[in-house]
Amino acid sequence: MKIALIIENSQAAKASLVHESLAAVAEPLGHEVHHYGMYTPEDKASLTYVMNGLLTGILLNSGAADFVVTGCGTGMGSMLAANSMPGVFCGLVIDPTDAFLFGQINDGNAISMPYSKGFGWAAELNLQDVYRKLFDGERGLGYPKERAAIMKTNRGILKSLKEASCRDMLTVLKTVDQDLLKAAIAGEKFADLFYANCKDEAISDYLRGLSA
Ligand SMILES: O=C(CO)[C@H](O)[C@H](O)COP(=O)(O)O
Repeated sequence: MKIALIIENSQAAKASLVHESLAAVAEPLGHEVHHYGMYTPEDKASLTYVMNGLLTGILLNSGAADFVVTGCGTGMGSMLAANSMPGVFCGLVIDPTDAFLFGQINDGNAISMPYSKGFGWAAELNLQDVYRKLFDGERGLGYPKERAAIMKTNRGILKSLKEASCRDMLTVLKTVDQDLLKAAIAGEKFADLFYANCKDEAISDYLRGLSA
């Protein structure tokens, strides 16, 4: 699975810690980690939590990523912004139990974590335990297991509800504030990572056109 990491500006100083923790768990399990930044607080391209959400929508709807790991100070802003995108089901995950239950019950495609609130001593151990609960083994098996079928049904109903309430990603890209969109894809490694992995020609053509 391709896992994209997106870090918000207020938390950019922790980017290496988060990236190393994610790679240490996910890569030995056979996943690829694509770090879309930010990388340091001094980066020229700065991502707000709103841009994190928009970028999450781009990566998941284009197939450039299968799963997004993001966050902000509280985790709330990035979660809300991500969930405003079509096809994105982002959980607010604070601890390994959240990660396990989100994986087994909701089986979404993104998580948002708080990297400021409650982020103290041994925070990297919490991150690693969260990633292990999410990326080791199969998701969507239900908890408790005897509720698995009804949980799967409700995930499908939620997906249909989102399809009815959201516009498609290309329309979102064409109608959103174009400066916000340009800023969301301005990361120094965006072009290398995205265009090599994007599976949607219309989205990739539109985004290439913006930087032309
Ligand atoms: O947690 C957040 C949003 O939910 C933000 O990270 C927090 O509000 C910090 O943002 P700012 O850049 O305004 O200092």
